[in-house]
Amino acid sequence: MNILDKIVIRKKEEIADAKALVSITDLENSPHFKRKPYSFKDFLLAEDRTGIIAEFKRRSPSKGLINGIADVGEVTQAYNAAGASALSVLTDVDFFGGKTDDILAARAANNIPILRKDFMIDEYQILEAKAWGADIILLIASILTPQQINDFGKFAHNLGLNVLLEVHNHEELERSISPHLDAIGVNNRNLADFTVDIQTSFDLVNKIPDKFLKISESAISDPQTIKELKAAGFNGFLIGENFMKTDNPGASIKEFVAQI
Ligand SMILES: O=C(O)c1ccccc1NCC(=O)[C@H](O)[C@H](O)COP(=O)(O)O
Repeated sequence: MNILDKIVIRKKEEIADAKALVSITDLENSPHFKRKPYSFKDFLLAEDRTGIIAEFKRRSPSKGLINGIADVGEVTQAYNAAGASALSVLTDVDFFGGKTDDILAARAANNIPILRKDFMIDEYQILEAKAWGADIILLIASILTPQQINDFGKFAHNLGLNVLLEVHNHEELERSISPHLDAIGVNNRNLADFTVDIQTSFDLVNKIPDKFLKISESAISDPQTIKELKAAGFNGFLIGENFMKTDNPGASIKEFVAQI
């Protein structure tokens, strides 16, 4: 059993617990639920933004503890001020040390798109994302069927949310394309064995239909890599650990952005 299998098993338990505690009506009555989500595309392509989707990530299965002291409001505001096009906030508790309050705090402090970064396997989580103030949801091809990707994408679009599909290889890309997607992310990290290779992005970029925003995800630590990914056709760059592993993630992104 790999880490994704373990995460999905735990996620099913978490969702059952959440459903018992918070009804769909309660989620729909959240003040954030009425808000029109920000357009991922507008912020990703804006001239005064960098294309960086800056992630708040306390820990991960591959790296263990990354940052146990950072404040989510402070860090995400600094990411925003440095020109991030969007924020990614992990809400998985057991494997990434995230929590619902993190996304609520990021929403309260920022007026740019926020990705609810989690392992989405149930429509209920999409309703949670909207209720917590997210603008974008992530659908990971390796844990979903093509039918689920289409149905969850449609469900999210009907709520006005933006949809980011994550793939790691050509086979996942081919089987997962749906009209209910806005962006396709190539994860440079193999989530089954944690190996990372930026070449994965370069290999897949031209296979992604041009109507989708193209995002390169994970293991980006050098401003030069951003220049090369942009030249190859990517619009967005999801970066977590490179900023979060420092004492001051806000200063770290500022220094990084000055070099791209
Ligand atoms: O990061 C992990 O160890 C991980 C393990 C299992 C499933 C997902 C995982 N990460 C999620 C991500 O995709 C990254 O948090 C995101 O792309 C940022 O990556 P990085 O810049 O390398 O922190």
